[in-house]
Amino acid sequence: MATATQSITLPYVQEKETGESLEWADLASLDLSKFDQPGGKQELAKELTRAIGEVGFFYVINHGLSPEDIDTQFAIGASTLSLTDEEKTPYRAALEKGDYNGWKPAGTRDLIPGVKDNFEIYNIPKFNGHHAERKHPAPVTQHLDTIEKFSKHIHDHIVTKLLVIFALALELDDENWLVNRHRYDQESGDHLRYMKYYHRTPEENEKLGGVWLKGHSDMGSLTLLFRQPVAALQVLGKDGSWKWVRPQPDALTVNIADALQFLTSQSCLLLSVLERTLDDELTYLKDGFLKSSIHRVVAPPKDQAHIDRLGVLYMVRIEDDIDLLPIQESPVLQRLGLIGEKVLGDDGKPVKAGEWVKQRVIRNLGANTGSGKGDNEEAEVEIIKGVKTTYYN
Ligand SMILES: O=C(O)CCC(=O)C(=O)O
Ligand SMILES: [Fe+2]
Repeated sequence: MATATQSITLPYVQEKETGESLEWADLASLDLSKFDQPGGKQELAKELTRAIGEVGFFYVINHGLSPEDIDTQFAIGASTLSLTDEEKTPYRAALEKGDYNGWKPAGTRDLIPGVKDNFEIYNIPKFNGHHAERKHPAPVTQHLDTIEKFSKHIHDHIVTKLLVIFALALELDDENWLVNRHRYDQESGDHLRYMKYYHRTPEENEKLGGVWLKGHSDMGSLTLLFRQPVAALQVLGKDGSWKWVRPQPDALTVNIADALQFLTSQSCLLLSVLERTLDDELTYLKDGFLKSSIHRVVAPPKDQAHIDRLGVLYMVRIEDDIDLLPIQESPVLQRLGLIGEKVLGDDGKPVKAGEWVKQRVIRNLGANTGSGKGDNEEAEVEIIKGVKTTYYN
């Protein structure tokens, strides 16, 4: 049994991939080794533009993190989450106040009446000096330097490049437009996440229709998923069908999240996502140039059904103080007619990135809203100032 003084076990042994043939999503791969070559980032921007026309998920290869770097994070995550609930309780996240850093226990939410969620999380905020006082359980404290190095590599060498590629895809004169709004030393909800889904009984899976985390969009700018051999993640395609996201051992899986959609769409998230499944190219474009991808987590295939599924993720968030309004300077958005109307809340003011994240944490991760329904039965939830978010079956 784990104890508070336990360290980590290396090498970390990853689960075996599924042998079942599933309907996998066909996703583009961006090769970051091209970034510094002449014309490389422009080429990547073209590839990204093609990729996002399909679905808001893509792979990133040659990201500069070795399999050992990533496995070390899995090992720290495994040790942290296998501490007893009693040991983790002092680090519980203040979800009810909209703070997502620290520990989210499993079972904080009803999925349907009588069946609770089965995932727990440990979130570690970015190392920008604002969170230096935060206490962590032993496996995190003992490896904090390694975690800091990992987090900073992600920001400096992966996120920064991706944000330049996005700015070029938006044809912005200033290729650092997005980088300058995602500064590491500023306040934003960027964090590294260890996440574990406990396997469920066939009876529970049947009650839930196999859905462990209902179709949703993420709150920030981008979500990075590290090596995940256990199939369970699915993405909603333009045609309204769910496809499995194939775990790639050497690639990061990246998805676009709410803030980038707010910055590149005319209509607010609710209006836009309702149209999401219409097979109409124009509607799809109006929906936003960058679409916050809709994805869900379902019970893994039979040969992986017994596994407690551990994940390592990095959530990229725009600075808290940024207004979530379409980027006026983008020629692409101008051509697509996506900058005309500003999305304002009920009070006539734009929604700020930090408020959006905070209210989504309170409403989506704190206690259930009190409608008496479980998360799997909610179709939409108002987040802030009349702006809502939608959930998908
Ligand atoms: O576990 C996964 O693969 C995805 C998790 C997810 O969608 C989330 O935490 O928002
Ligand atoms: Fe998600």
